[in-house]
Amino acid sequence: MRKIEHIGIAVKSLKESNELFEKLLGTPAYKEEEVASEGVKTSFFMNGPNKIELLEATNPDSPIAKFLEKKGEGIHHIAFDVEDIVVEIERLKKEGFTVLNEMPKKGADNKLVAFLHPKTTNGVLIELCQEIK
Ligand SMILES: CC[C@@H](C(=O)O)C(=O)SCCNC(=O)CCNC(=O)[C@H](O)C(C)(C)COP(=O)(O)OP(=O)(O)OC[C@H]1O[C@@H](n2cnc3c(N)ncnc32)[C@H](O)[C@@H]1OP(=O)(O)O
Ligand SMILES: [Co+2]
Repeated sequence: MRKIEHIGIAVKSLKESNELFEKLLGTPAYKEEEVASEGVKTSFFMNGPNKIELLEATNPDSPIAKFLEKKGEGIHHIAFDVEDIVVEIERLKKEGFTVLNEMPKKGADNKLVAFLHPKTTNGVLIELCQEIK
């Protein structure tokens, strides 16, 4: 785990939250991207060296739709940058964490991603991200 890659925030409306975060941070989203496999539309903001990902659900089965229903808007996950996601998945499995997808999948912003179940990480959904080179 090299650094926090981004913080994911579940929002009801990407349009409204883009406006809010643009006002908050004083800079617009640098990118919007839909990831159909996750049922999300995302936008990304930089704040100094830090990245924020806003996520809106695109269908009722999306993890974001379920999260909004249960918990409402707010921090949904913390993503960590890793050099080799396959090595990191194996290391974390040996440490006893539950990896939700052992096969890394294509995420947003040019990343391969994998998730750890929040039940094994003190109630916080953890994402691993490896940049696709
Ligand atoms: C855009 C792509 C990518 C990127 O490049 O950055 C993303 O960020 S995609 C983000 C969206 N995708 C995911 O979240 C994928 C991983 N998540 C999952 O597989 C599921 O959401 C889950 C974590 C396995 C939960 O799914 P499920 O069991 O079907 O949902 P429930 O609603 O029944 O929840 C069970 C249990 O887990 C708690 N929960 C759910 N989500 C979170 C969360 N984000 N943080 C903390 N806890 C969470 C939920 O509250 C339930 O708890 P109990 O009620 O106590 O049982
Ligand atoms: Co994410």
